[in-house]
Amino acid sequence: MARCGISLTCLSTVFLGMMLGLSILLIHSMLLTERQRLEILENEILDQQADWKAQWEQAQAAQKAVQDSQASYLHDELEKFEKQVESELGIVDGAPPAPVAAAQVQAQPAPAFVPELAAQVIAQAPETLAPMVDDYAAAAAPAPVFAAPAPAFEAAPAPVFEAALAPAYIPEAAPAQAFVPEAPAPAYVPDAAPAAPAYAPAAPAFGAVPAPQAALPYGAVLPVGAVGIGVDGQEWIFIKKGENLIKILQKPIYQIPTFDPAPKTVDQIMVGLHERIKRRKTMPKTQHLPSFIIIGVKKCGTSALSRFLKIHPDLASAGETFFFANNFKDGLDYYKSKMPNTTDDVLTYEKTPNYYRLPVVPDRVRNFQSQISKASGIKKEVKMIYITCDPVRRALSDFLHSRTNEGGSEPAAGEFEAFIGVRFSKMEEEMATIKADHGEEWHDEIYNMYKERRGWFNYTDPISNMIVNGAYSIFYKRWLENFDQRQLLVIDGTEMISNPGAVVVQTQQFLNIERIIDENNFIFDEERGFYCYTRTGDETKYCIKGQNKTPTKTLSDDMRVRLFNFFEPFSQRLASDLAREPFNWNWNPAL
Ligand SMILES: Nc1ncnc2c1ncn2[C@@H]1O[C@H](COP(=O)(O)OS(=O)(=O)O)[C@@H](OP(=O)(O)O)[C@H]1O
Repeated sequence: MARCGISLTCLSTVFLGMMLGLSILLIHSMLLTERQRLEILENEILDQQADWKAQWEQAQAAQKAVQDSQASYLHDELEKFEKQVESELGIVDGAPPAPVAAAQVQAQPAPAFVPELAAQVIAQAPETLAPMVDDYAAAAAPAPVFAAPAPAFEAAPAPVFEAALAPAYIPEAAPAQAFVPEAPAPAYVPDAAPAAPAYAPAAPAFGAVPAPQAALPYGAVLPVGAVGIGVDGQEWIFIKKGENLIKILQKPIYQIPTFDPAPKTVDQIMVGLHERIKRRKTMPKTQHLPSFIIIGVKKCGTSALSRFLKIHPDLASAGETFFFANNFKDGLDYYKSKMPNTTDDVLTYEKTPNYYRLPVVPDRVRNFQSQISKASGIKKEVKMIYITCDPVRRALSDFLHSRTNEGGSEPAAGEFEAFIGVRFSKMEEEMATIKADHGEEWHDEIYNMYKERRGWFNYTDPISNMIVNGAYSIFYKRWLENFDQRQLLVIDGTEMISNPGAVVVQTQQFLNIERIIDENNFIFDEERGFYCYTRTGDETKYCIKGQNKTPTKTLSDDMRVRLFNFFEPFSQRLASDLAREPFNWNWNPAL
């Protein structure tokens, strides 16, 4: 020992041993500190979540109380306002208006005339009221709104509904900050939430439940440095920081609300509408490129949704443009020329039901997004609405629609089965072969067929086309490759039939606009078999006028089951990609 004590080698060994021990201690303590830090962070997140949940529950209770008392009040208030507008226009209780002396008209201040409101009033009795209002416009002081042909008149909603749109919701209003595409989606950035302005009071009128689509799918990777929370179904929760999974919890956790939990009262809504009307009277109107697009699916209720949204004062529809499908090469000026004239604070949208399935369209929309971002110097995010529905019903509806649209009479029972029969049998066989050859990868193989426009997707065969259009997961994948999931809202179109109010509420939430239309605004029409729009507290129905009466749907049991089996794997795949419950698509015309 004594000799070892003086040996240099021994000294070095002892020293190195000590250093190693110290290093281990140091690393251990660093790891402990890091673990504590992560635990603190996680607890903070959980606390914050609990707070949000409590706020959300409070908001829900308050909202319910307000809603219970507001329906009739809202109706009265809106009627009062209508009367005020009518009196400004010289219209008394819907009776043909008394002639207005030119001198009197001249004397009136120009802003008293609101062309958009006038359009709504005219829509109720176009023949008697339009000439009078035209006279008034001609006699009025040269208010700028009349300098050019007032677009609001062209856009009068008469063709949309059998009756005029409810004046209550008419106008043309929208809070300037209603749509903030460039804002980061707060749902994905929980650690930024406590202080983020996105949570400051300013959001939708009624606290809304965060859409499940906004949740991150299991396995999502967040940008380095971000902390996120995702739900897979109802139970699996994970929290990630950068690339590192911190913890997987197995208890429900509430997603961060992206709304102001304080609900607005009817008075606040009314004041908001009045203010918008006034403000917009002084604002110039121009054409704006769309902020969101209804991309399909054909025959899943795209028209109904588009028309219901058109009632919202903060939205303006350009109808169907087919721009990204047919006219992309004509450029953005052409696209803009298809848009309605609106003030800056209104969101424009268009719907083209076949966008969803054309492989070139997502890429073009992304290109469009880059162009508008570049032009404005701000990162813009276009939003897309994808309405899916029972694919069996959809295929039949597509067939019936094309038949009656081609001027044919309503097809007899069995015609659909005969039309698709041979080709569909072949598709069933091909599907079985793909599954046998590719196993778990069957979806990828069909996706490749789609990207390369092979087989069912070469779009020269109308039968496979009609069927494969219901393979929604294939098309959705393409959109997801081009856009962040938060930019896409997937709606179950069968709900457009059973509960359109819920769908419109969900859509307003997705668009981050005030919740003005809800379940109270829909009333079932037995004869049509569809819900129609109605004003709050009113029984009048405003139904959607179809181009054709919906033909009767009949389908043999055998074909129904075969089609269901063909579509079901795609439907399940879509549900799993969206981290939601399976779709309840088991339509049966006999029930
Ligand atoms: N409220 C309401 N009123 C009328 N129609 C409604 C409504 N909600 C959903 N639907 C369903 O919409 C189907 C037509 O879908 P689209 O508008 O997407 O068709 S199209 O692609 O624009 O031709 C249409 O299909 P058919 O039933 O075959 O006519 C309806 O099922």
